[in-house]
Amino acid sequence: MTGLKISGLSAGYGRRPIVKAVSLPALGAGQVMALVGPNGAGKSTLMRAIVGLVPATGAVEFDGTDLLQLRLRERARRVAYMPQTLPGGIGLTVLEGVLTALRASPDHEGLPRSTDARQALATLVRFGIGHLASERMDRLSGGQRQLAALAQAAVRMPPLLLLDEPTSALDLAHQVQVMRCIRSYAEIQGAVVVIVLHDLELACRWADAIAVLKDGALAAFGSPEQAITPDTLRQAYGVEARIDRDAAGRIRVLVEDAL
Ligand SMILES: Nc1ncnc2c1ncn2[C@@H]1O[C@H](COP(=O)(O)OP(=O)(O)OP(=O)(O)O)[C@@H](O)[C@H]1O
Repeated sequence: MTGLKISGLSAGYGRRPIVKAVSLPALGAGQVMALVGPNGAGKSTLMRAIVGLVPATGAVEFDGTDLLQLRLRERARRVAYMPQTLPGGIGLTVLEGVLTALRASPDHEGLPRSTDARQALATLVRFGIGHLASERMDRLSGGQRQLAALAQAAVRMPPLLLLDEPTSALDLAHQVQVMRCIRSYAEIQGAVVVIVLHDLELACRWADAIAVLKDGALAAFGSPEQAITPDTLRQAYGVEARIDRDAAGRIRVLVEDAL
């Protein structure tokens, strides 16, 4: 099988289970899945489990290999993860930070290549921050730092890219730009991208599939139309909501009230 398939994934901290036997149908190469759900549902924990930062059981098959059975170094060849909480930044420039991420990847084997700087700069340009190449990471705004972190995760072009709330600090134009970049990244690289989002309209507009997590379990999964329904929103978020479409046919989520 090519792509990502999660079966019975459970993970937690110490004895406390957080992610509870989550199974997701296969996502094919080139697909983007949004992972949504209320605060504390376990979205970040699920991502951390896939990359090996939290102990996990079950199976996370990617291109036919169970990632959970791989050593971390082997896992890191296939998957890159952008965490929700970004490091404060050190005295590196944005370009140096992205270069460092590229050279730290297992595929790179620590041997700088003459094309590295070009690859790093191209990634910055792709995410619209080429002009920040020589800015210091620790002097960036919150949104700029988020874009730089995204470039750090994407620079080595992993076939599986996990992004934890990459748009939470971005203005409206950058949100759209980043989602467009992520879509084209998935399509051009034939990669699978999993992206945690709180903005359900953004998720509906840009994702092929949406998984809704509630209390560590899967509350809904499917196309945006299938996954984001008044019932799901009531069950997962405890809100009454209407789902409409605007003139362009995009899904609009109108929250009436909290239950
Ligand atoms: N390092 C940790 N040690 C112990 N418990 C943790 C740790 N990190 C998260 N948790 C707990 O796991 C649960 C799920 O947290 P997680 O960050 O996975 O949720 P989330 O769905 O990503 O939430 P949010 O939307 O608020 O970012 C929460 O109850 C949280 O308190």
